[in-house]
Amino acid sequence: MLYHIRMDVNLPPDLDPEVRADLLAREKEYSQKQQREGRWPHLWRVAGEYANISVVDVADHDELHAMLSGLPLFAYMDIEVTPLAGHPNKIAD
Ligand SMILES: O=C(O)CC1=CCC(=O)O1
Repeated sequence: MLYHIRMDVNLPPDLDPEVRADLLAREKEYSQKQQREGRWPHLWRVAGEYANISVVDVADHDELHAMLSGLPLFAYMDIEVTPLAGHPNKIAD
């Protein structure tokens, strides 16, 4: 199943720099593993914002929740999920 996801990152400005650097390094490692394994085919920065637009490809809502809640930045993000269904007018790939 495909999901369109928007993640807005809200790191506290006074967060300890070492904690911040560790979080960001672990976020990168985690998301790149998901990408390499085919679950995260699109990851885009929203221009001018500390936010991303993603498309993820997972089996179901439970796998989606496990994937999102495993993000090291999960506690610091507002996440909006839109499930995607096939469009009848889409031409075949
Ligand atoms: O958009 C961000 O910086 C947060 C994030 C989610 C996955 C990732 O690699 O970074």
